Amino acid sequence: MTTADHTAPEQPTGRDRPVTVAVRGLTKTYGHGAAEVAAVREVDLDVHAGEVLLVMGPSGSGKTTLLLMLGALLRPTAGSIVVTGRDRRRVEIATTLERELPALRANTFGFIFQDYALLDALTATENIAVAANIAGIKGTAANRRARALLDRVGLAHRAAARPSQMSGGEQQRVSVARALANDPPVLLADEPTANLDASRGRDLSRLLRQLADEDDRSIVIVSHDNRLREVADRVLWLEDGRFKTLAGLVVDPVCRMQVEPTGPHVDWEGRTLWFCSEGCRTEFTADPQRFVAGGD
Ligand SMILES: Nc1ncnc2c1ncn2[C@@H]1O[C@H](COP(=O)(O)OP(=O)(O)OP(=O)(O)O)[C@@H](O)[C@H]1O
Repeated sequence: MTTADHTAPEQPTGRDRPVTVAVRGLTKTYGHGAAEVAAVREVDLDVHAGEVLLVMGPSGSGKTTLLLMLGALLRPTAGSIVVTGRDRRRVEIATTLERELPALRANTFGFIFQDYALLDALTATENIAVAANIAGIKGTAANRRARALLDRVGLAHRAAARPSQMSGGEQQRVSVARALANDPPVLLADEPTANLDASRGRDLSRLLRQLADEDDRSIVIVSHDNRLREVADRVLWLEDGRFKTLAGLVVDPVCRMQVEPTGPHVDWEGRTLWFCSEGCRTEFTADPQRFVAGGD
């Protein structure tokens, strides 16, 4: 496989928009001495307005660590992250004082999590209104905004439902609406489709694409889910805390992850199929037709 240095490989995005997030030399090291783990290593990255960027990579490659640093939820060990707000003001996150971080997050980022992270004591509207309150929108204006956002994600009719009364797809749409409460220039999503079935996962992917297009919002998604490729302008592959080029990678037919053609494999009907792990290989050999016929 072709390996690159720590710089995100430049792939054409078809977009010539301003840079919203500029990352340089971003590094995160956990622990010390023998327990030291270099989770993200000197990463450079530009994310453009209106761009959907998908970061993929094996488990433990640093995806969540990168996303947490981008969203000012985790301090980098080194490097810089400059975010341009809706008012065109540029803020360096890595050096922002701790006491200023909550306001920075509230004005700049919307977060979408794999497990939705909704409060079950509250209705869909109230979950979003609370986020609007944090962003400085109070009283009836917060409720109005919440209802408008529910409408936007196609859930106006579920305004009074609690999360436990909703499907996973509906809950994730509420969490997307909540992430929009502060009208952030940047949405950050950690495995947003992981708990959704195929069709709901696709619906959510398309919704994210639409939100990037209509509002000129930057969306950074970290995921293992190949369905998200359909809506991404760029796909970057993170491995051992660094971006690598995708050239030379192949798709594991079981988990659909991109893998190097160097590990577990089988020869099947005249071709070699590669897997991310022995587990995927075993699953494949037990029932090859299940994976080769009708795959995504
Ligand atoms: N709080 C922590 N303390 C120590 N090591 C950590 C911590 N968080 C993550 N790591 C380590 O940093 C590396 C990157 O972890 P990270 O969670 O960012 O990877 P990931 O690509 O998101 O993995 P996954 O796809 O499994 O979620 C891993 O080796 C992990 O064990």
